[in-house]
Amino acid sequence: MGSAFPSVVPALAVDGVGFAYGGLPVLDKLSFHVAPGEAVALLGPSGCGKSTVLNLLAGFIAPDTGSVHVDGVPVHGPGPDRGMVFQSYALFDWMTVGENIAFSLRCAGRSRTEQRAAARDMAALVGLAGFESAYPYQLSGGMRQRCSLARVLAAKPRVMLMDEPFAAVDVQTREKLQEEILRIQAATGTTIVFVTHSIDEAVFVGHRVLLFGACGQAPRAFSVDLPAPRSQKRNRLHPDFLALRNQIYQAMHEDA
Ligand SMILES: Nc1ncnc2c1ncn2[C@@H]1O[C@H](COP(=O)(O)OP(=O)(O)OP(=O)(O)O)[C@@H](O)[C@H]1O
Repeated sequence: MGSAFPSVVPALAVDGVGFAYGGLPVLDKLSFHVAPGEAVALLGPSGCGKSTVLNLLAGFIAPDTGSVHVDGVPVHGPGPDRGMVFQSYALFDWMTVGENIAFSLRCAGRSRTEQRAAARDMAALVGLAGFESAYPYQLSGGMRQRCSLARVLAAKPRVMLMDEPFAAVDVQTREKLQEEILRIQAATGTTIVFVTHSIDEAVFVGHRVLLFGACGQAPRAFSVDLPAPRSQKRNRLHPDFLALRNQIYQAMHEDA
């Protein structure tokens, strides 16, 4: 799937997955693959199971039926190959930006020099250079989310699982962060699965959009063929962007 990506062992493979919370079925025979370095946006109405899919990929929950693989290896729980970015910033308030970013290296017993180098490099990558000694309360919402991103990136995950990561920031910051995530992805080659309620965000960030409908229905896939590198200025009003946005909008409302 995803024509821009050659067919290799998928970074993520969801095959025939069924999942229910107690008696409530949420996913039924769900299958999709994500290629290495691909960004896939999961879009759909509240309660259709998007976060559940992320939690299955993260290994926080296990499927009732079917399987989930990362790089061809079955998922049996969380692992350092997958990093999760949440809507809430999930930073340690008592640690500096640098300490937050380097937390995974500290847990892994890496030297202070390595921790400092990772903090410096990742802070620079997300546009927080010079803020390594600041505390989270001294940052804006957008900066805190950059710090969360840097903390996940410092662990060098193969896959980033992002659950509405920019929902809590203002529109301008959100658009900037969308560009940032694409820039970071191009620099690191990280595979991304990104949950959002926004069609524009899904089309701007995703190489592919999976549109979920009612619980248990197979999602519809839309390829996004926008010229790279994408930028808000160039792409937002591009006829291809608007056409795809309208196509997904209509599909969403056919389902409703
Ligand atoms: N821990 C849980 N226990 C029981 N039911 C749950 C649990 N988590 C989610 N659900 C239910 O599973 C369904 C799918 O939830 P999920 O959070 O995956 O949807 P979503 O598409 O991510 O929704 P939203 O866009 O609102 O975040 C919903 O009906 C929800 O109420």
